[in-house]
Amino acid sequence: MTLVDKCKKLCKASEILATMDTKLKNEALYQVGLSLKEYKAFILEENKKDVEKAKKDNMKESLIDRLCLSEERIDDMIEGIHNIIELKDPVWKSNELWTLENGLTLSKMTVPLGVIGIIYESRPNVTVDAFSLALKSGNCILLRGSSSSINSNNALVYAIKEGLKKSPVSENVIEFIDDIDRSVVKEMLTLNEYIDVIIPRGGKDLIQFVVKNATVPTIETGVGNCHIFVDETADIKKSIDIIENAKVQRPGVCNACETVLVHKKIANLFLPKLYDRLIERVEIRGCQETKKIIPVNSAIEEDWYKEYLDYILAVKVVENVDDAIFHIRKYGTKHSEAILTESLTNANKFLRQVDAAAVYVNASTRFTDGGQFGFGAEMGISTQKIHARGPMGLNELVTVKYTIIGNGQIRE
Ligand SMILES: NC(=O)C1=CN([C@@H]2O[C@H](COP(=O)(O)OP(=O)(O)OC[C@H]3O[C@@H](n4cnc5c(N)ncnc54)[C@H](OP(=O)(O)O)[C@@H]3O)[C@@H](O)[C@H]2O)C=CC1
Ligand SMILES: N[C@@H](CCC(=O)OP(=O)(O)O)C(=O)O
Repeated sequence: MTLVDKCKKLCKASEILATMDTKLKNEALYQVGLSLKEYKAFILEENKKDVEKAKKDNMKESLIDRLCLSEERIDDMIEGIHNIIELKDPVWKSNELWTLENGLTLSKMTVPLGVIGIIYESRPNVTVDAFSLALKSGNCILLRGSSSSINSNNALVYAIKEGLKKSPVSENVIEFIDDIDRSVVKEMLTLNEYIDVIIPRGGKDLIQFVVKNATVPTIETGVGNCHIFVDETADIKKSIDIIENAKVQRPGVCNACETVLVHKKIANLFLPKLYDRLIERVEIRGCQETKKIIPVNSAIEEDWYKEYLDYILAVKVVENVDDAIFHIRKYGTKHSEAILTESLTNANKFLRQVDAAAVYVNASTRFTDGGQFGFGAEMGISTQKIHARGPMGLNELVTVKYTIIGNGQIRE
């Protein structure tokens, strides 16, 4: 089937899905959950093929981890679906209703976007997350996952469609691009007649390619060069635990910490402890001041810009909170930033002055995630400054429609 044929099917299905009852959409999600359970062994088998190929192609360990599925990870996807079932339907809601002097009653209602296209990284859970969020928000979805997860995604889409066949929702609400040639991505970007919004979820090259070539409106996700600033009043034990989590728990993801900034007044006490905790697992690259305190490799200017997605951490000693904010402004990607402090004044300053989608006080940047925020899953993490910023859940997948009820009014 051609891409345009797939899109035509989605458009047709979206006319029905857009106004479907919540109960029916939830029933469909439930059936998809059951189907994923039923096809678990098949999905794992197909995933194994992708992982073996990735190993042969020398994919980085942290990225293989992102691609790998396990029984537990499939259970997590199913749990995500159940969480989405429990969430409020975002469609046909209004917080704004008003009446004009001429008697016209206006309301701003939420409606689905229509057909959403998503291009995403080698992370098979996105297939299920994106589909589930789209369905609950009344949207059809066109999926283009990475070529390196083609077998996993094909299997997941098969299981989703089998689930839909047993439900009140058409299996045509989801289509998958199984052609791994990147030229199809380019074609997708100009199908304005069929696709309402495209979400590119991935690295800088993908985003630039999409922004340059798309005529369909897009919501960009973004790279995460995330920082943690250890203030002079930081609780040392808490700080070491947080940094370890933000760096090591899953280093291949966009919300992992890449640079730690340390207040000069706490550096002598703090850095040796950080070193002891991380050095067996993490390569530390430090500024000149850091190197006077702990025996690490040198960080060069380039390091401050790097999103390593690996067991590497850059460390810099800074003058104070203002200096930390200055550094983040210069090198950050406006994704997730954290301050570790016991000072309310500095916490407030950081929260107000750091320009990012998610700004934390005394917590790990790893929480920037739709599931963790209570959205069930996420469509991606927007680093744009449009209505959708940060993890995109159900409420970010609707637009609005004004309804105007009159009784014969005409404009003079
Ligand atoms: N903010 C967020 O929500 C997220 C951010 N990210 C960021 O993404 C990066 C990691 O993703 P990465 O593994 O590099 O994924 P990529 O950006 O390499 O790939 C993502 C998808 O885009 C496709 N693609 C990439 N470049 C092009 C291009 N020039 N033309 C057409 N298609 C293209 C890929 O296809 P194929 O693989 O088949 O070539 C894949 O399907 C990190 O920087 C991370 O921070 C990742 C996920 C979420
Ligand atoms: N929100 C996700 C991370 C976002 C994401 O998918 O990023 P990436 O692993 O870079 O593809 C999580 O916390 O696992």
